[in-house]
Amino acid sequence: MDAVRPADYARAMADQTFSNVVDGRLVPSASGATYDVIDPTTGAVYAQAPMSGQEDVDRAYAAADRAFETWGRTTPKERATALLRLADAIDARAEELNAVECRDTGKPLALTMSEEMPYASDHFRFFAGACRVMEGRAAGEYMTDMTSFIRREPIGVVGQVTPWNYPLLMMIWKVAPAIAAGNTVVLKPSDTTPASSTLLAEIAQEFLPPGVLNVVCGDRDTGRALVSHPTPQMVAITGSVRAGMEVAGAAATDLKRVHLELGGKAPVIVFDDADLAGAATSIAEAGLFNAGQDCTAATRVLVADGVHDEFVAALAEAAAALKTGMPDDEDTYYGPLNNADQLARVAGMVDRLPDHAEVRTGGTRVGDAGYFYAPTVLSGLRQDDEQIQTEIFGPVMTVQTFADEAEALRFANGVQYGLSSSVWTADHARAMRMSARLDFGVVWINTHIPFVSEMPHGGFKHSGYGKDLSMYGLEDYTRIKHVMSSIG
Ligand SMILES: NCCCC=O
Repeated sequence: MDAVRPADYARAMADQTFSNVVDGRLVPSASGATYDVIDPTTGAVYAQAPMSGQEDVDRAYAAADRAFETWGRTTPKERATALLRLADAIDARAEELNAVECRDTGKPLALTMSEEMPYASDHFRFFAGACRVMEGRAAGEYMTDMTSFIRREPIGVVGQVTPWNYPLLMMIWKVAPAIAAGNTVVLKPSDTTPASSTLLAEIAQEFLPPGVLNVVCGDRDTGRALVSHPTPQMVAITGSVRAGMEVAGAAATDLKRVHLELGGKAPVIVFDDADLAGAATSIAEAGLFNAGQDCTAATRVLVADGVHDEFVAALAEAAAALKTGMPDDEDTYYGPLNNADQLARVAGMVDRLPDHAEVRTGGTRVGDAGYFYAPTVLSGLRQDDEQIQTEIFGPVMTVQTFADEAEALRFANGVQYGLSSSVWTADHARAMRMSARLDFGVVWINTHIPFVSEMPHGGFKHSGYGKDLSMYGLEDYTRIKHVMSSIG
């Protein structure tokens, strides 16, 4: 089969240097310091990014603060117009954005183009429309001779930190509602994946006034400077539970609003009346998409004990059929893990498998260059095992058994996370019973992993609080003010 190698991907293969985007300009870090960006398909350095320090963060927040003076007073129509034009530019440059994203992450070009890129412009279009129809409760006379009404206002300057698993989409999940609501933003992308974030910010400058969207690259210290800075009224992060707790702790010292989308450990509950063959295929795809580096990945399968053996065999077969490989190979379903530490983490989880558990397929690194790991299915694990309790964030699915609905719920809910879940059954009433009792912010029925702009994404428990996407996500970036007027 011929390899797919669009011209944009070839161009993105060249060594390059990324820039911060501050106050409408592409700039290096104030100190001139840079760091190496690694190609996860080879482990070799392929680019340089600015290593931003306190001065860069100060400058970015100063720009955002200035910009808020005018952006915060624009009409929804004006903001919508800018975001719709940005969405059109994203569509026009989708091949380029896709190539840059795949170069930076090792994602497969074809699948990323079909499964991720369409959402990039759609999210902006959704929030462009949504900001024009935000709601408050009714205005009225709640006291004689007084009229009360609600103003929904932007919060101000917002600091945002985004992860490496979906660098472009997670940036858009954060910046689109924030900017649509009239806020201004300083965002730090993950240090391992700055490419698409800096490119999107660069593209956006044509449509947004200077300072509305600023991006500063850097490491954890840059992130700490960003979230502990006195200027932002709100900080939002998609990342690990550890990072979320650190951000919440830093924000608590001056009572910033916090928005956290953190880890997950999605239970995937398969009852004996489900379409087992279809479920095995769909669950393998939802568990291995993006190398399982997805906080909603179908990673923790719970299957009715009567159909366990049949289902595990089908799942292992379906998983083994999904190939890991290079971005431009048409057979590739998922690429490498993001970095060497993540490869070590995933491999460690499998290497430490307890004696009562079993590797049904995979369990090995693939090749000796880059960070590729085989599609892996583990069975025989118990509820308190590390592999069940801790997010793996790799191409690894575990399978446990359950006796009845009550035990399925106890296992499903018996983790620190509460982001997403799914139920696979032909029994509608059972699916409804399970949906009501699953302690997760998303419940899918006979599917797993799709998302849409109109519906909220966000978790409970240690998966964080606040919603991305949807009108709820937009409202999270607003504040409510009561105005009361004497009319007597
Ligand atoms: N499926 C989208 C998940 C976002 C965070 O990982």
